[in-house]
Amino acid sequence: MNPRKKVDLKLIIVGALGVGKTSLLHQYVHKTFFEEYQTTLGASILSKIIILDDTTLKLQIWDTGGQERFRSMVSTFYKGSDGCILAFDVTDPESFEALDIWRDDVLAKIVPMEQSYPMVVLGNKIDLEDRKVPQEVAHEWCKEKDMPYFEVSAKNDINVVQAFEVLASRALLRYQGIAENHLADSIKLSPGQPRSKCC
Ligand SMILES: Nc1nc2c(ncn2[C@@H]2O[C@H](COP(=O)(O)OP(=O)(O)OP(=O)(O)O)[C@@H](O)[C@H]2O)c(=O)[nH]1
Ligand SMILES: [Mg+2]
Repeated sequence: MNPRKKVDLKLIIVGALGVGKTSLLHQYVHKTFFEEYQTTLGASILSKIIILDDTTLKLQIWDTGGQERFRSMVSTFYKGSDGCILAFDVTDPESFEALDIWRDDVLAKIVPMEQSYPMVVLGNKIDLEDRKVPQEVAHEWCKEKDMPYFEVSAKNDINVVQAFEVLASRALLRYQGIAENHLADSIKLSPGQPRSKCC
């Protein structure tokens, strides 16, 4: 029997105040949605186990509060993450415009700063009538930055699973690439040259 491989991945979700980060996470992990707004103080973590191909993934997803006063504190949680969701609210143009800053902030904390760090963008609350960020504008911005874009609703559970799982599969690919590089490096470092015998 070939037991499945197990991989732990740390994912983070960031974005402006009230865009629906916590709601997206609760919809994904618990299949629940709450109308009342309770801002996230600092950060909290939810876990979910999923199976992708022949791998069991334990996702540890860090939900961060969008309040300015937590900004420098939550940015310390970005370190060591394997992927990131950038979230905005399609009815709130400022939350879309802020994505550049959120993205730069996350990339600055990823060591080494790399192009292949997986990020996906979620335009949330598409169930609401008063959309202000056109789909094409968001799409174009994501295309420029080479990030997948999903139009989602935490309330009506639209595209939520798809978005998280595209991020998880990209994070897994990157993780496997890093693991292979480590293996190749350790093979190079292991005794390639015959050692001179002593005594
Ligand atoms: N109509 C609608 N409302 C939503 C949706 N997602 C979230 N909300 C509402 O938006 C409000 C804010 O949602 P949260 O998930 O707390 O937002 P957040 O990004 O975690 O906010 P902070 O933790 O303060 O940064 C709540 O009242 C939610 O019920 C959605 O898809 N559609
Ligand atoms: Mg929150």
